[in-house]
Amino acid sequence: MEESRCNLYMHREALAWAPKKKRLPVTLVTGFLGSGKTTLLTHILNNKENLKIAAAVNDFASLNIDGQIVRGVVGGKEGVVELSNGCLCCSVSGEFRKAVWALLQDADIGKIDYLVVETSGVSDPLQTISALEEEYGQMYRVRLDVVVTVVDTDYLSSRLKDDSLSRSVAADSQLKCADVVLLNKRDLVSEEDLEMVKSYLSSLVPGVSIYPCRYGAVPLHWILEVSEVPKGPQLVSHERTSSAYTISAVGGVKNVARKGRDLSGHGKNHLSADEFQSIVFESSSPFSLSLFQGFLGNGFPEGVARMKGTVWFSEARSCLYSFHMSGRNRYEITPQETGLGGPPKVELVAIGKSGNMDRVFKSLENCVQNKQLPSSMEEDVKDRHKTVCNLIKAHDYFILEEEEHSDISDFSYVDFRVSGCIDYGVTEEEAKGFHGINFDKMNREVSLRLNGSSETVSLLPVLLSNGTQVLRHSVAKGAGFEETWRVLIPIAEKVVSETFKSVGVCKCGR
Ligand SMILES: Nc1nc2c(ncn2[C@@H]2O[C@H](COP(=O)(O)OP(=O)(O)OP(=O)(O)O)[C@@H](O)[C@H]2O)c(=O)[nH]1
Repeated sequence: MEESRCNLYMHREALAWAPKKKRLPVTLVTGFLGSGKTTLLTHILNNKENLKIAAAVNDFASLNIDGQIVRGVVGGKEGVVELSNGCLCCSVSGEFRKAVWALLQDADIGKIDYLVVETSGVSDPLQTISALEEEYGQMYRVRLDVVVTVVDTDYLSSRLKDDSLSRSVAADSQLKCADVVLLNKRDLVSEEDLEMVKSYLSSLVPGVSIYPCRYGAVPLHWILEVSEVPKGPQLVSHERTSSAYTISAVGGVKNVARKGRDLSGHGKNHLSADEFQSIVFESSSPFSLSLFQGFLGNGFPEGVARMKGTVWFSEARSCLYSFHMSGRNRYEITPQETGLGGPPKVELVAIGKSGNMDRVFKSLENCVQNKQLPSSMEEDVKDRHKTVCNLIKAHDYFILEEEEHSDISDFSYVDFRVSGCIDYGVTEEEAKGFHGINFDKMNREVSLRLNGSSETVSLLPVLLSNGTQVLRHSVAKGAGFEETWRVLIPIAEKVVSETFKSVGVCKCGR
């Protein structure tokens, strides 16, 4: 005890005499599971201009999906620290200190000048904030400038109206620690709900800066302690200046309100209070699309707060998909741009209430395609295929994309796309040529909105070998085509009318 005190004393003395080095500014990004923290970090890294930003990414699960995404954005491991399998505030706090210490050495040689730390969605940020504000040890040259809390505005507004939606100890603390709150997913809420959330937050966290946004797209000087360098007069030069931002020399402007807030009583036992647990599911065999669509539909298990990772389907073997479930059971299924790098696989993290997660693992195991269709079922499958095709053909908005069916597995799904041309009285060539309609983009938008509709239905966007963007759905009983179809019609109509704005009046008079 005496010896450690003496060391601390000597350490402080050494610091007092050492030449002053620059302190590394830090923004801490926190927010509940799936609120959009990694999306914000991606936005920061894609728009950092002259700033040399390092990112530390904490994931509660042993597989760091967010770290993988961020590495993809920066094109490697340089400047990315991954802290997995626990919370920054608890089990990985030692690792975090070491990582920050190593980054300080990089800062000294000018390799980085700002650090953005993303906590896991179940972290209570208070202990991390205290660590980043320590004035001794491995953190003494760090300067915590801003705590940004990202909020899933859709989920919070629903929770404020519906007590049965779960409330988390960590999420409450994340809000109370904030200097800046980003009301993300602005696109999913009405003006009234947005105002309700704003007034709730203003009374919960007085003085906090609140900014609504979509996909974390905010100017960096709102969330980092930087100023924009005024651009030169447009008429003289339209070239970009080499510096877009300057880093504040002293910091401390954006966290004034937080510093005056009483944060005592937070940061304790948040994991046992919230009872969260994570599982990692991996498979080198693909999922069956019908079983996965069934799982997302009727079979989606209770108590899952978040799922994310990579999925791969036997009905679309040439592509890997990123999968997210966040907020009020909103899904995102998007093709991965990098394509099939290594051997294809399914790799998913699920986070939810402890007690439920074994069942989730079992359900995912059941989605793996490991059985051949018995030949006695072949006629049934062909009948279902025909029924679903007739449903699609009967609707003017859609075009069935029938490919050659070489074996029975090709009858297990349908490919179709939204067109809308018949209603607007134009051919696809006219729509493309004269009106600039991009059908592929329109169909991707339809799948994005349907999957994100919180209606537990799903469509797989598939790019056919002839370059046509289609929507794929299983026809198997239990995969829920009829339910998807019901949700799809109004979404398709809306997207078509938005896309065809320039074409003029629809034949139906709308
Ligand atoms: N509709 C909509 N979706 C969004 C928005 N921002 C993010 N998302 C989606 O929300 C899901 C979760 O986003 P992430 O950025 O991974 O969330 P996160 O907070 O990092 O998640 P965890 O680290 O697991 O807690 C993804 O499917 C995003 O594409 C938004 O503004 N609007």
